[in-house]
Amino acid sequence: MGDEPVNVKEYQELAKQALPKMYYDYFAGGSEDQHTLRENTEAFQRITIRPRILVDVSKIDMSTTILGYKTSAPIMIAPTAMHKLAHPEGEVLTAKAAAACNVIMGLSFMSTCTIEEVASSCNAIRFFQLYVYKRREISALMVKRAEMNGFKAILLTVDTPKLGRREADIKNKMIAPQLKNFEGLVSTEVDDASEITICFEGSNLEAFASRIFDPSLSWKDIAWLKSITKLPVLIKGVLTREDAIKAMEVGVEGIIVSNHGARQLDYVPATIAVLEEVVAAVRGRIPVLFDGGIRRGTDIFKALALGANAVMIGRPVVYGLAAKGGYGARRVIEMLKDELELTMALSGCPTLNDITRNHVVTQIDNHHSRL
Ligand SMILES: Cc1cc2nc3c(=O)[nH]c(=O)nc-3n(C[C@H](O)[C@H](O)[C@H](O)COP(=O)(O)O)c2cc1C
Ligand SMILES: CC(C)CC(=O)C(=O)O
Repeated sequence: MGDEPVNVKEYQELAKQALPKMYYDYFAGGSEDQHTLRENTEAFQRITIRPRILVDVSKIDMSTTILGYKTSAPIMIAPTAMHKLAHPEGEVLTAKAAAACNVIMGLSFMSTCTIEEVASSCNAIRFFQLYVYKRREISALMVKRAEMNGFKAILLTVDTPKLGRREADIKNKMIAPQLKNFEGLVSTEVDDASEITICFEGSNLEAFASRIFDPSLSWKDIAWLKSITKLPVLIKGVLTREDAIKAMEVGVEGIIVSNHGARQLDYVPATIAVLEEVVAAVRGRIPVLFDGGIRRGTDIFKALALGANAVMIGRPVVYGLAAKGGYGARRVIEMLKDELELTMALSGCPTLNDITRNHVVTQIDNHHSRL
């Protein structure tokens, strides 16, 4: 048991050893200079915690609800694509890990297991992430399939009109497998030589996205999406107060502060640096979820203190899956839960409601206190 990883970073190391370089780089990488990728984790390190003492912390309660669904902790699995590149059983194992931990799973539109396979594998509560294709009827069909298979919400990703420039994938000539959800509808492989020539400089994924994704998607299309589903719609990829306000105006049921794990536009701020701006604009009217750079329970605590209702975890779950299959995915979530529980105990917060803005100090606070 000596080699049992004790934190997310060690799972990442194991994943790196376990995976072919092309796949590890795809999972771990960000776009262009990877400035935002570094910032997503480093910005957490610049926030400190103000613990309160002599509070009875003999019982810690991390349980909460997200859109009314019970969860053991304010932690969700973020939708990440193509889990079979991490483990042969793919998203089915991830869903089982979510069920075992009693947390909600976000399933990527670009999953390698089908919607039906994931739904029938276990009783995890699942939300479905949506990309909008130029052929809208394909996206509409996936929404229907998700709805029929008991998914509880749609997470509409809005930061990807085109794929960010991921230079490792370009160098590795990253290849995506055919995705079973789209069999007979869309080829997810680069399927003719002319396309390879046209997209010679890009990765296969970039070629795919530019052929298939609809870059004309805009605010007016939220009404279209709401007209084809009864499920609540959350917008994933909000980074400004302006867009948070617009999102509420068009009637979405929730906002996800996300920069896509720093894989889209480089030089956007770390998500933890803009969370408060969005939370202030939303003023509690709809839930605000958060993702990007969470590697420790203390990071989750900081996001909650700055106003997130819950957080989503992306890469760490994939690292767990790649390193040790379903057990690894489960352990990653459990470790983060355990770390959050300990953080709450050591900072005098027996419940999530006890975590307040006064429990953290950000760089902005430091700046103001010097004035
Ligand atoms: C390998 C990988 C694949 C991803 N695929 C998707 C996807 O298919 N749809 C989506 O909305 N977001 C996708 N994301 C973004 C995640 O949902 C999430 O925003 C991000 O991973 C959070 O940052 P973290 O990895 O630092 O936790 C992906 C991220 C990674 C790392
Ligand atoms: C296949 C990609 C479009 C999935 C994705 O969102 C990502 O790799 O970040």
